[in-house]
Amino acid sequence: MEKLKSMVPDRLKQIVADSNADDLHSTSSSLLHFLNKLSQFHQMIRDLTDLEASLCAKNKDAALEFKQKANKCYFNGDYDTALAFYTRALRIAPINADDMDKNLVATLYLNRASLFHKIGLLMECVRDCNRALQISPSYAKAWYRRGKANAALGIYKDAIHDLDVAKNVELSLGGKKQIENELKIIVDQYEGTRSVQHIENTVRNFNEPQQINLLCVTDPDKGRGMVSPCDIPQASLVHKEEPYALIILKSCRDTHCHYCLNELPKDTVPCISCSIPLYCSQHCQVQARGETISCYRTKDGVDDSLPNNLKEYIAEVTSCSDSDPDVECFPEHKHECLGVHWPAVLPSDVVLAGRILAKFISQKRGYMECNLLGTLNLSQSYLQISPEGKLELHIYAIVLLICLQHSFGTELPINGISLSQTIILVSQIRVNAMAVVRMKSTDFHCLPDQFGKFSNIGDALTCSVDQVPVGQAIYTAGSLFNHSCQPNIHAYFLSHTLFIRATEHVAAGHPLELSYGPQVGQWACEDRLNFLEDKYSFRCQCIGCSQLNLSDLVLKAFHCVNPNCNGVVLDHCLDNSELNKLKNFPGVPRMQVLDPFLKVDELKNVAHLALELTNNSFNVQSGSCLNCGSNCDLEASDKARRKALICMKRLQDAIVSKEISTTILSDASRALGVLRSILHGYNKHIAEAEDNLAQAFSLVGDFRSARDHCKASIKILEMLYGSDHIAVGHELIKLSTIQLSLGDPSAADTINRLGLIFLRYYGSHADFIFPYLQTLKREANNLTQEGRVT
Ligand SMILES: C[S@@+](CC[C@H](N)C(=O)[O-])C[C@H]1O[C@@H](n2cnc3c(N)ncnc32)[C@H](O)[C@@H]1O
Repeated sequence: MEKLKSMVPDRLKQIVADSNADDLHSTSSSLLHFLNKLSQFHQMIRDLTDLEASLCAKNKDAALEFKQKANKCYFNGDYDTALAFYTRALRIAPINADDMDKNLVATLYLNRASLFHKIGLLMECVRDCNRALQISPSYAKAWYRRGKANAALGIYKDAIHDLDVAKNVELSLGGKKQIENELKIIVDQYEGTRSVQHIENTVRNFNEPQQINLLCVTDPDKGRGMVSPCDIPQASLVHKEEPYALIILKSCRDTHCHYCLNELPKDTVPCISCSIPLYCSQHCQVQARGETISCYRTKDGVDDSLPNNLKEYIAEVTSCSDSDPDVECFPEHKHECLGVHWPAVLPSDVVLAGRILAKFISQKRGYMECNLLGTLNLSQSYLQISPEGKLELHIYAIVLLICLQHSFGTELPINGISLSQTIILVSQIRVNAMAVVRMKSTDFHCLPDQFGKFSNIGDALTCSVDQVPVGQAIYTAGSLFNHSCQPNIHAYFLSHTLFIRATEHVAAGHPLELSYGPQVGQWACEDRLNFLEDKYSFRCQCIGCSQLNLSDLVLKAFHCVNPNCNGVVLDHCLDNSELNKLKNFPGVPRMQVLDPFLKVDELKNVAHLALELTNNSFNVQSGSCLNCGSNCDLEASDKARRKALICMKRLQDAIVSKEISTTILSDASRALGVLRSILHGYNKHIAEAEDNLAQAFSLVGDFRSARDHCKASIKILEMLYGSDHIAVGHELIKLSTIQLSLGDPSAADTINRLGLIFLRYYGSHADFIFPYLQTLKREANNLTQEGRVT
């Protein structure tokens, strides 16, 4: 891309740089005309679309090689590597390639099933047997393996049927005899009445009704936005939507399902036509691709002479009723699996644009007649894009359309109209696409099982939860919600469904605004403004960025040098945003004492009242205390802060490597003392230092100190975010696990409190998204019971 950009003559670059949305027809045509003359451009297109050289074409020889390696590892007892090789082989094995006696894919599923059986993953084993049987219904070994796994699961009725079929379809006499012996043993064991189990991974249906019909209104500063015609109680579901189009992030291709974006199980299912996507189940495979593996059944049909009950059983096990009738089944990925690899190379917003275009064409609207942009009706900010960015957009649009033409031919013309629409579409995606996120709760292996205690308490503290982006999607109605750094709604995802919930009571007609990322309490105002301008090309006009609030004042502030004053001394970097906010206040202020023990709402009131009531004599500038006017030597304080933060960084590294020496710990404790003495009591650095020390003390087994530091960190977060904010909830998880480890009965209160916060943000889905909440509640309950007994 860089090379191509550099080859564009300056005159053409300038035309593109000066272009607005109405000129794109001619600028894109001129650029296409120029690029078409470049051999490098044609080489690049060939590389992106060449079937032979592509990364994602199926390859029988390579699959056989992986299969051999897998078999070798399996027999040597290296099961992890064997699993990885079987999965790689499955990913690239063409579905209709023969392998000795059966279809290669069916053989690979069976081999992987045997491996799962060996390592005790019985459900995975049965699911892989099902997949082998859907391709090859008379595959005796697959029936036999299924029967053994079902017997081990205690599903005897199915196990007997499985072995019965296996015996009937097995060709060799010796084999039949062996199966008959196994069957006898299982019949003896049979006591239950359980019948065919549908244990294919399925997507859970979250049917919480959405009761509110929102209205779209226009705001002079923010454009269109959403409001409710009626009051909305806290925690109500205000919006639910399936994506118009969605892609998985490149970093998650091997770890998350390419359709629902959930974490992949061990028995992943590959795409039938290409080697890129992995799915968590056949359900997702079908929804994404629109085909089932049973379309590729081998010709060796089921023996007609089998008894009817067995024929029915075979039909039941090998049927694919996986497609979800409630969800529109658009084969999202289909146009990408023709052996080309541009989707793996182009940036994700360009690939997402490709999916949207493909959806339009597949819906037979006829590209030329369709008003793609009008139908999506998304906002765009082409004018705000940098000259360099405009040139990139032009080139990407041209490359994307040429790549798509390999799948759609003349259905997708490449001309000024289609190019200008594609350029605007990508620019719309940049400001309207949502990052689909998942809660990362992998650390929770450290939580005790239902009978366990927090014996390894150091680990308990690693129970932190983070949001990780896994996909990018366009939600057409969802994109009408504006941003606020002090949001009143919260967005989250189950599978790829978007849910939006009110986190506070919202009055009728009041804007419903979510955070596009930054929030008050998390980042200083200036940083939030810069981020939103860089990423979404708008100057934030939310209440948090335009009106004074305590968090923004104190987040990066220094302590007043006067020991009797709790006033705020603003840092240099707050000059632009906070000083402007202060100066814009009518009747600039002498701020009253900011007592660190006041509640955050009271503090806000103090600040607001003080600003309105006092005279104009106050000198608002960085370095002088907003309360008493004393001057602070910012340079010296800044130097001391940097030194202390270097010590804290050492501690963080030690926490990651879990090697915490007493020197590092005592240096960090001293550094915290320095930070406390020079920074304002609610400065974010102190909260982070307290949190780091809590983790470190926990790792070395000093849980009392860990608890104190964790509580101190929570106290600051409450001031910065408000006491019911989800950021406080996440810190409460840590506190509760420390308290449980100490046998501290106040754990029950902490867990109740965090339960209420999670309910506010996730409603009825809280327990599903945070399954460990139940474990924590149970532990707290046990602790209370024990307390009563002793
Ligand atoms: C996802 S769209 C939201 C809907 C949009 N207002 C519309 O009319 O379609 C994002 C765009 O809305 C505007 N916007 C959203 N939040 C804003 C805010 N806090 N301040 C100013 N503009 C905002 C910006 O133009 C931004 O690029």
